[in-house]
Amino acid sequence: MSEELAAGSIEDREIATEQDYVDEVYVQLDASTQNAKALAAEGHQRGKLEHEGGLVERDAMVFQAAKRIAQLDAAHEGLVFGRLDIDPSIDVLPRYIGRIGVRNAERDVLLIDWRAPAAAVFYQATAATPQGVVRRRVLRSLHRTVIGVEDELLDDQAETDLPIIGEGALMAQLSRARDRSMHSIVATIQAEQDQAIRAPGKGVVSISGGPGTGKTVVALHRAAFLLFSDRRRYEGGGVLVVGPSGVFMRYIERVLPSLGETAVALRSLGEVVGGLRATRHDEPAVADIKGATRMSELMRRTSRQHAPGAPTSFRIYWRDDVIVLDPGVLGRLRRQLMSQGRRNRQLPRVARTLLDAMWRQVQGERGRERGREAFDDDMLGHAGFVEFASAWWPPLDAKTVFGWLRDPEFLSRVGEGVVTREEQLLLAKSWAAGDISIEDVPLLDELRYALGDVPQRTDDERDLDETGLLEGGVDLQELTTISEREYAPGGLAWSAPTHRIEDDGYAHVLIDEAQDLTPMQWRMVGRRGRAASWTIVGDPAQSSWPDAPEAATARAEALEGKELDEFHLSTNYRNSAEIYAFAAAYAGRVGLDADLPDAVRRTGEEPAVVGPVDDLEAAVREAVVTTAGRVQGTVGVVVPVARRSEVNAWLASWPELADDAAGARAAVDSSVTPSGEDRVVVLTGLDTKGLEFDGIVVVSPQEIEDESATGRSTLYVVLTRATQLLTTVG
Ligand SMILES: Nc1ncnc2c1ncn2[C@@H]1O[C@H](COP(=O)(O)OP(=O)(O)OP(=O)(O)O)[C@@H](O)[C@H]1O
Repeated sequence: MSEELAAGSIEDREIATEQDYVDEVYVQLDASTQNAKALAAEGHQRGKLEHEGGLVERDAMVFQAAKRIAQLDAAHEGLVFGRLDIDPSIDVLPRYIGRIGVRNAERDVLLIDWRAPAAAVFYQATAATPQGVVRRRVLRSLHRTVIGVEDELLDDQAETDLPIIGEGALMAQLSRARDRSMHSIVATIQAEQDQAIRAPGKGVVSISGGPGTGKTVVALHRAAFLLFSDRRRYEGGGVLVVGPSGVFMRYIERVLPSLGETAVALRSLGEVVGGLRATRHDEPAVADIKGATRMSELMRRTSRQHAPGAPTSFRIYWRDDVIVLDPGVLGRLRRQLMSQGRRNRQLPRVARTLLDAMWRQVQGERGRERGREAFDDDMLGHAGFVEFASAWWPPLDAKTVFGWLRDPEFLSRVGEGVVTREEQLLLAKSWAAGDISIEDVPLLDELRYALGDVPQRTDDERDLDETGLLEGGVDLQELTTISEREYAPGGLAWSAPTHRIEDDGYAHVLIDEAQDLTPMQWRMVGRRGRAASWTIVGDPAQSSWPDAPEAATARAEALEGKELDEFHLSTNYRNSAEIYAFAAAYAGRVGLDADLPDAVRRTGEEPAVVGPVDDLEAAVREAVVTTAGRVQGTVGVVVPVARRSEVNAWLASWPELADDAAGARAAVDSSVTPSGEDRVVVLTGLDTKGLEFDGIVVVSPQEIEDESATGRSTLYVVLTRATQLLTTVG
């Protein structure tokens, strides 16, 4: 028999053995799913009993069952992925590691959850320190079928006849084609990554490292680990994951559900604030103004202004007196109320404050004799007064107040000393459109906090709030505590049922691409994690925010008082060694202080530099079509912002890409709404943050570099996005 055949048959035999075990685990998984479904059915049945207890019980049972079913469903794919063969003097039975823990009917452990302490050795054992592990095996599966195994012998001194098959799971995993989603790496987490994943959930865990070192994927596995290690705390309080863009959130959204975790709020920077959603960036000059700390002063001042259109004086006769609230008095009363706390919180005090000031003007004998109580009763029964009070101090929401800034005269008044005339013009122009940008969201949040929520009326307040100001058409949403946030079965996120400030706090906040947060964005996320533990992921060399020291100060304020635990990742798993050497040389040439990881995978393909070219379209077409023909997975065509529509139009007109035989379709405007199937997409440099593609074609790199103050960092990011092929055309 030839050696190859013999090797083949050993592998087949090993796969068959693993299949038997995997089948047994799936039998148990199916049984658990059936149990959960029965529980849900029973819960619904109880809900039919017509008493309140039945409904509460139903909700609890159905909630738990739905959660369990979602977890079991999510764990289906690649459920069993690891096997450890331990030194026989320690353990004669192999240990299997999986996405979730599974026991058989006798309660024996069939599968260890990858996050359990007993599984840690699967990731931490190395040939230098095998920790009792003789062989580590990774099982590759398609649905329920084992299709391959990859082994590593960790202890070659051990007395063993275990066969060793495959070339190592990591390399096999890194070479596979990329699709539009990030995948979990549970089977191949490396030791330095595992340490960051399992770091205790206190203070701030900071994960740094150069491009492609797994910062994002590690942070997501860390979120899953935290949920597993303290489910009460993190599910109850909520985990917030913040990333740079909607495209990025869609790219990472499947990782946590595939690990059986759905109780996480995934938000792009434009969606962090409940009730707001922005997807558009401002142009760099405007974004730089809106991100700066001084904007918090602008918002504070704005929140304190007299509401435009509100009455500026009030006049009424009572008995023998003319009572006048002139602009000066009203200004003083406004400042007095403001000094007592947030604007909306003062609503119950407004009537009393006005009446106090008015009563001081009652001098006539008839009036003084009737007394204060009669005066109050008369005023509160007087439609003119009630109308005035409601209009003078209306309940305000952040969007309304933000709208005041559209008036250039208002802006120049509150902006004095904070923003220059030129900056005011830029801001006014950006706000004229009416819709909000990603950079506006932290400003609105600032206003929300300065204004405060409209208080819900308690009995005490009802007594005080004689004018009914609190009811002036305000939607008094139910106040719900964080722990009552609803679980959304099948959904991806926890959703806070209200948009109230009380619901903003999370138990854990995870910030990806943290180097790009502006000072104002740090303030916004900081409010969501005052009592939280944090995971912060970033690489300063990839930053697109020009004022690093100001952002560092804002970050320090957001995390004030929290202990810092730092982890550094040193291997680039994304780029081929050839592509990363090219990108690193660029970083060196343009003077970026880059953290340079080692790229471990060689492909023998050097990046191609095409140009200078006369016909840009023809050269780009050639590069895109060639790249799409040579890689199996995704292709990113990265363009300067100013050329996005132009290049989109080119792609749409090339028959090679429309032709299914070429296997590629162009996205019409992928940066906004990429469909899951588009294999070739057009993006700007900033859009590529955090993403990866099998092939990258960079159109006019020099223009990308020149486009903004941080263009060199952006181009460095772009050059580090490809796994297989990189071509620059310009
Ligand atoms: N241990 C691992 N096993 C398999 N694949 C891995 C491993 N670590 C990272 N990867 C893969 O490497 C790629 C890069 O990971 P990721 O995007 O998390 O890196 P990053 O450090 O956040 O990158 P960047 O800062 O450049 O955006 C991903 O495809 C990820 O799945």
